[in-house]
Parts: sequence; C-alpha cells; structure tokens
Amino acid sequence: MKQPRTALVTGAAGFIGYFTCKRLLADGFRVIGVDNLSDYYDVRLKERRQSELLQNPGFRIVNKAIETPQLLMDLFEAEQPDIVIHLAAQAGVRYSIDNPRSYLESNLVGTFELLEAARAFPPGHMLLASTSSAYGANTEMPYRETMKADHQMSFYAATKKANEAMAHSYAHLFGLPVTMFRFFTVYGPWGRPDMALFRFTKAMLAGEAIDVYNHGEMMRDFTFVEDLVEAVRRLVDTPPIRPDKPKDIADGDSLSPVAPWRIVNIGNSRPVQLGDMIAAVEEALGVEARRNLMPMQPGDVPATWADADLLKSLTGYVPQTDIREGVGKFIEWYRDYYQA
Ligand SMILES: Nc1nc2c(ncn2[C@@H]2O[C@H](COP(=O)(O)OP(=O)(O)O[C@H]3O[C@H](CO)[C@@H](O)[C@H](O)[C@@H]3O)[C@@H](O)[C@H]2O)c(=O)[nH]1
Repeated sequence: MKQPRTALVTGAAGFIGYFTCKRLLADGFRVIGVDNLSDYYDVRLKERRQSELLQNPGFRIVNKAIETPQLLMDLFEAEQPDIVIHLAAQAGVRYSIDNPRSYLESNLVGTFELLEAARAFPPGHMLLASTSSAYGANTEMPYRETMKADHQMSFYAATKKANEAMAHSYAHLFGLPVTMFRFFTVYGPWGRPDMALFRFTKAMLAGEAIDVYNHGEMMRDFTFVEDLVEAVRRLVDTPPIRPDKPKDIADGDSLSPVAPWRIVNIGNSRPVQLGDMIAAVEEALGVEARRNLMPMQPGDVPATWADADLLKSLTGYVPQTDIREGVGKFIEWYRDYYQA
C-alpha cells in the first residue's frame, strides 16, 4: 500500500491552520501540527479547533512555539515531512504598533528556525504565509505579484516581507521549492476575534456601537476561508521549479530567475467597501449597526485588491464566495458557537 504523505503545518490551531489541516486530513495526508496556543486572542477557540482536529487519528499536535531552539529541527528529523505549510505567526496589523517584539520572535526567529530545519531535512515543497499588507503603500491596483512591494506600512507587514526574502535565499542556496502566499483578509467560521467581522458581530449583538476606521472609506478583498483552502490545496501540488533561463519565466509569473520560489496572491479579486461588509452583517443579524466613525489607524492600508491571474493560471481556480454569502456562513457559525 502507498504510504500517506506527511504534512507539517505550523499554526495548526489557528483559523487558517484549522481549515488547512482538515482539508489535508480529508485528502489522506498524515498531519503534524505545531501551535503554541498563544494568548493573542481567546485560547479556548484555538483549543476547540485543535480538539476537533484530534478526532482524526491522522492528526497529531505539538503545543510549543516554533521559535523554541531545536524544536523544529527535531520534529523534521523524526517526521521527515513531504510538505510544510507555515502559518504560525504573530498576526494583526494594528497590534504590531505597540507590540513589535512579538512579531520579531514569531515571524522572524520562528521562520528562521523553520528554514534551518528544512535545510537539514528538505521537504518536497514549503508553502509560507505572507500577506496582502506586503503591498504597503502601493496604489496601483489590482496588486500583481510581479509589482515592486517595497514600502510596508506596519512592522507586521515588514516582518512578512522579510519572510519572503529569507525564504528566497534558502530556496536559492539549498534548492528548496518555496511558494509564498499573499493572503487577502481571510474570514469565515472559526475566524479570528481580533478581525473586523468578528468584532462587529460581537458588538452588534451586545447592542454596542462599532468602531469604523477611516470613516468607512476602506476597501478589502475579503476572501472566504474555504475558498482560500481550496487554493492552498491546489498549490501544494504545484511546486515552483527553478527556471533554466530567465526568459523561460512566463509573463505575470513571480517565479525567481535564480530559485524555485514564487509568490502567489490568494484573494477574491473583487474588493468590497467596508460599508458593504457591515451591511451584510446587519442583514444576517437583523440588527442595525451604530457606527463610531474613527480616523484612519496608523499602519492600516486604505484598500487591497488581488490580481488572481497567477493563481488561476497555476491552479485553474479563483475564490468565488461573495461577501453576503460568506458573512452569512460566519454568522451562522457564530450563533451556533456562542449562543447555542
Ligand atoms: N480589526 C478591526 N478592523 C476594523 C475595525 N473597524 C474598522 N476596521 C477595518 O476593517 C478592515 C478589515 O480589518 P481586519 O478584518 O482586521 O483585516 P485587515 O486589517 O485587512 O488584516 C487582515 O488581513 C491581512 C491580509 O490581508 C492579514 O495579514 C492580517 O493578519 C489580517 O488578517 C480594515 O480596513 C480595518 O481598518 C475594528 O474595530 N477592528
């Protein structure tokens, strides 16, 4: 019988990690999760996601921080993962202004430990999370992976952009195939309590006003989590191959001229005004929002919009779910989880 492939997923108890592990398990992978259950947000939510995953005998979890010296090295040696999906990170744009050290440790030191382990025990493909925030101050939209992205607006975005460069150097030096995802504001059931959709829902159900930054003049390319995971799953089996000559790189492909490394946007490619997201929440809850109009937050970007052509050409897939449908699914989960 064919051995199942082994996937190592960091951040397995996180929002995207949970859905990614579920999908890999459904597809017959053996999955090793790593997650330190950090208290950046409600730890019980992470524990609940993790205990759902543990129902599957193909899943096991190590509850330690990725930046722990030797942890990943030992794990790679013992498990020899075929693929690695790196989602563990200190996330959040606005939190990084007052807590930059947490980003340094998780995102820079943690990713370094992962790359060192992969150098010693190379997987067939490594896929690492970056962010649409890496596009920073760019104003030309939609964002394409081949555009320069040199002006990050928050330390969070800066650490993610650094991760892209760190992974590129390892891909180049050690021939490690690396795909970097630039995720665009992912939302859905089991979502992150620090993000706008969760906070708005909670406040509106409690009869409280919601804080709306930049007076609502914000646009986000909100991406539904199940769509995102479909894209991730397809990319797992699409490792980049180092080109023989730079001219072999197709137009619009972010493939490095010197390494098996590329960046791929994962976004809906249909940006939504923040006001329309709030309207979708109002509709799903049957509650009218009271809006606290606030100035632009430092570090925030006013708009994001993914060009999804590269994702489409690599995988034949582009996220589909529209905001009303996705918000409806989130609220259904929220009511069931918190109000049942
Ligand atoms: N969190 C939050 N956001 C608010 C609020 N009011 C308005 N917003 C606005 O709502 C939009 C969405 O905010 P988030 O859901 O927090 O997402 P984000 O800032 O786009 O960042 C998310 O996506 C990135 C990838 O594109 C991720 O890298 C990041 O970790 C995060 O998940 C932003 O324009 C934000 O300024 C509020 O009270 N709280």
